[in-house]
Amino acid sequence: MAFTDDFELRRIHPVAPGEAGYEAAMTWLKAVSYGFHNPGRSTERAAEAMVRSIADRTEFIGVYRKAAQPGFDIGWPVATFESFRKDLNIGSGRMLRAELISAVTVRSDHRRLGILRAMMQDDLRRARDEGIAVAALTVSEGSIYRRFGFGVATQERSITVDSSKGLDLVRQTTGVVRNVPRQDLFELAPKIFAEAHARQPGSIDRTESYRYYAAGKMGKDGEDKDVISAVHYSANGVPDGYASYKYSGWDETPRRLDIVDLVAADDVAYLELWQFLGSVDLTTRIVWEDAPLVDPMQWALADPRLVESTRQRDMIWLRILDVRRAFAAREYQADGRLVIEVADQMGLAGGRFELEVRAGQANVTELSDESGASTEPDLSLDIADLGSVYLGGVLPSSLLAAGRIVEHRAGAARLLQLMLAPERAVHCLSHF
Ligand SMILES: CC(=O)SCCNC(=O)CCNC(=O)[C@H](O)C(C)(C)COP(=O)(O)OP(=O)(O)OC[C@H]1O[C@@H](n2cnc3c(N)ncnc32)[C@H](O)[C@@H]1OP(=O)(O)O
Repeated sequence: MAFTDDFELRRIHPVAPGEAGYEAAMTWLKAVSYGFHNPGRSTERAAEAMVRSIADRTEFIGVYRKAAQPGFDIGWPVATFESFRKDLNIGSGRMLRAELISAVTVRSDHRRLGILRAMMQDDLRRARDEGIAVAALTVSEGSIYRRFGFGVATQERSITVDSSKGLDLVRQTTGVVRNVPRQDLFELAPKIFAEAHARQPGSIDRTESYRYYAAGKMGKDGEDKDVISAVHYSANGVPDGYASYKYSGWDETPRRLDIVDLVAADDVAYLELWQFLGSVDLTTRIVWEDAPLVDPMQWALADPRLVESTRQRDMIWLRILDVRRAFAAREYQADGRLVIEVADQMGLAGGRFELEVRAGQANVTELSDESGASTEPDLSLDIADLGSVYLGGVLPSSLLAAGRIVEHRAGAARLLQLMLAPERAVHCLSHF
């Protein structure tokens, strides 16, 4: 059974109640939960998700059966996929619009018919044709998305910090942290995040859902009354960081603070928030599931072994859709010239490219078949690996050692590495 014979792909827009298409969009939202093996999403929760999707300008993509079948509701999509566009910080404060993909599900009774491939092909091609130079996603399984040209570009880890004796950090305290009503973060969190996003290479602008998490509005039944919030104020009294967290409960051993969200507009606010979390009574551990791999907090501690790293994993997978645009947009830390041969199984962005960097700015030229043939490449790699090294979070030397980058001129991978070096450790603060 081929995808094209039996199914059709439709794009649906999230809309407000009463508007045309509301029922179809609600059904789509419930189908996403069903696809993630959670069939019980209530109408109320789906309606809340709709409000957030409207704010994020998300497009819902559904695959539907063309003909009715016994025991099957033809109004239900057999597969879901969503995409929306937000800015990716590509270093030096520069932003690049990215196609973000999420909510990918194919019903268990329709799997391995090429439905994911059809949705992915349609969306990536459309984004590329509309001038979007990169796409990004986070994955449920590591073995699926490389075939579509995505490579791991940022990583994260879970940490458990031993706060039984407080946290002894190098910095002198200059600001102050105050507990605030969690609802205050609904307005404040996006403002502080915007500042953090502007200075963090690898950061992707956040979906609406984060302000709901930070303000304790994403509990199973709506409100999450266990969320406790604190805001950092600078020496001038300006709010420049926040932490939302939950208490594990008296019966847990050891008693923990579980971080829901932690964002700071600058390094001082970040460290002082940690110092505050470490000072909270009746707790001896702080757990953060979404911690950066390279964390200034750990370097600021008198004893770095207080941080136990429990799970390191891939986070953002990046897919270059337009090599010329993506590489012209970046700033570079070293000058030089490289000819790069890029393979792309999907036929979206491959080719031979000349990257010439002077004074940190690149001139990127796609070499035509005629001119390319006479210009030998310095490096060859797959589009997925180009996505991995693009932000500077994965070193070309690692991919050279892994056999994923092939060097035709000695030192070419090292030059690419110097060119792409980020100004601070690459990290993405936002899942989607
Ligand atoms: C970005 C996100 O949203 S991540 C969340 C992903 N969703 C889930 O994990 C929910 C549960 N799983 C599913 O819904 C489905 O099984 C999906 C979406 C993972 C795959 O959908 P399908 O329609 O079965 O995939 P499709 O038939 O198009 O397969 C495309 C290719 O991926 C491969 N593939 C699909 N699923 C997997 C897998 N779990 N592991 C390894 N390879 C896979 C197929 O073999 C095929 O390879 P090929 O084209 O190179 O021969």
